[in-house]
This record gives sequence, structure tokens and C-alpha cells, in this order.
Amino acid sequence: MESSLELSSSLGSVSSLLTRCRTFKVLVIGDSGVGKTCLTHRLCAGEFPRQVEATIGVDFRDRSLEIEGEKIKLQLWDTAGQERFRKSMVQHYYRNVHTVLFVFDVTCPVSFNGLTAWIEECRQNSLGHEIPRFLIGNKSDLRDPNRTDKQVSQERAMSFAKAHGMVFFETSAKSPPKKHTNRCQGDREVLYQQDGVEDIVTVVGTTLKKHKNPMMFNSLAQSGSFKVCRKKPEKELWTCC
Ligand SMILES: Nc1nc2c(ncn2[C@@H]2O[C@H](COP(=O)(O)OP(=O)(O)OP(=O)(O)O)[C@@H](O)[C@H]2O)c(=O)[nH]1
Repeated sequence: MESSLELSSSLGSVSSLLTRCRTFKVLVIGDSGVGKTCLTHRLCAGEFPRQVEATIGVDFRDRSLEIEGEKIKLQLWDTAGQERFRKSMVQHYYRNVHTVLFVFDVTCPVSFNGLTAWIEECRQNSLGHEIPRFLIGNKSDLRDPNRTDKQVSQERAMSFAKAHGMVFFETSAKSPPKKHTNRCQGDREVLYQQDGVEDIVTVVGTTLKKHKNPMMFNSLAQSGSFKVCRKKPEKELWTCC
């Protein structure tokens, strides 16, 4: 007969199974100064940080959310944009990544041109094409309709995203815009795509939830915890939300 201790241990296992959620590793890359830290801060803490310093190596931030009744966690890896602060660590960034956010500054064409180097880094680190990729044009609050030559047009960014199989967003970590706003460009009104950071979180979360991540539960036993086995180990993390 099962003792009350064993019974409560089994119940604990079942309840931990119910409260555990899948964790997805989200790699955030892009040139230094494009706003990766501010954006991940906004995505996870809901606010724009007052002071930021150049990231050294990597900073981690978590964001839990519920998609169609399932709790998931996004573990954002805010990586250094400066080469000297990332050199020796790059291969760790790419290990077991579930998705990549490529960030550029819409008011800095150099950061947009730099995207090809980031794509190349992904290739060199064997990031498969099955890994979903997102392109985020940040600092939309700084767009000046009268200085379009100094900015990256949405058409250009969209066609780049399409060519590289990415989903495109334009946003501001500082003052998240409402979706689609009209702006004057010269004497004509143009409809701009403007995404709130919450839209980005939802689309990334939904994509990851639906993405094929084959796994199976192995056993509920083993000292009040359970084991999850996957065909490719370590790819999917399970934690308590
Ligand atoms: N106006 C405006 N400024 C922003 C926005 N996002 C970031 N910034 C500013 O841009 C500067 C750089 O931001 P960070 O988040 O540190 O940039 P980063 O990409 O993380 O830089 P590294 O850590 O060096 O890779 C800071 O002064 C931020 O305040 C934004 O959406 N709008």
C-alpha cells in the first residue's frame, strides 16, 4: 500500500507537471547601440530603462506569457553588439537557440547594412533555416519624415525580411507606437507599420509554441520530479513559470 509520504510525493510530481512550462531561448543580436538592451528590458519589464551601458557578453531577461492556454517562457539573450565584448562567447550564444531577433536602428542605415554580417555569424554557427527569425527596426520614435535619406525605409526593411525569411516589425522601445499610424512624408500621407512591443512578444510566442519541437515525457518518477526526453537533448528547457 502506498504510504501518505509516497502519495504526497506523487501528487507533488503531478502538480509540478501541471505548473511547468516550456522555455524558449531567444537570441537578440544586432549592432551596438541599436537598442537591444532597451528593447529586451521593455519586453520583459514593461518599461524603458533610464540608464543603459554597453552590454558585456550577455544579459538574460525572462518573459512569461500564455498562448492559447499554455504557459511558456521566453528567455531573452541580450548579447553585446561590440565585437570586443562578445568574441570568446559567440558559440555559446548559438547553442540550442529557438529563435533569433535581428535588431537594427531605423535611423541608422549602417546598422541595417550590418545585418548581413549578423546573418553570416548565424550561418557560421550552424543556425538552421528551420529556426524562426524576426527582423526588428527599433527607434521608430526618432523617424523624421523630412530626413528620409538618413533613415531605413520600411519598404527596404520589409523586402530584406522577405528575402531572408524573416517576419518584420518596426517599433520603439522608448515610446511603443500604436499599430499602423499615418505619417506625413513631404505633402503626402503614408501608412507606416508600427508595432507595439506586446505584438512582438505575442507573435514570437505564438510562432514558438506552434513550431515543431518534438519531445516526449519519459517518466514521472525520480525523486518527486520528472524527466523530459527529446530527440535532440537540451534544445527545449522546462522550468516553472
Ligand atoms: N529614442 C530612442 N532611443 C533608444 C531606443 N532604444 C534604445 N535607445 C537608446 O539607444 C542607446 C543604446 O541602447 P542600448 O539598448 O544600450 O543598445 P544595445 O544595442 O543594447 O547596445 P550594446 O549593448 O552596445 O550592443 C541608449 O542611449 C538608449 O537610450 C528607442 O526605441 N528610441
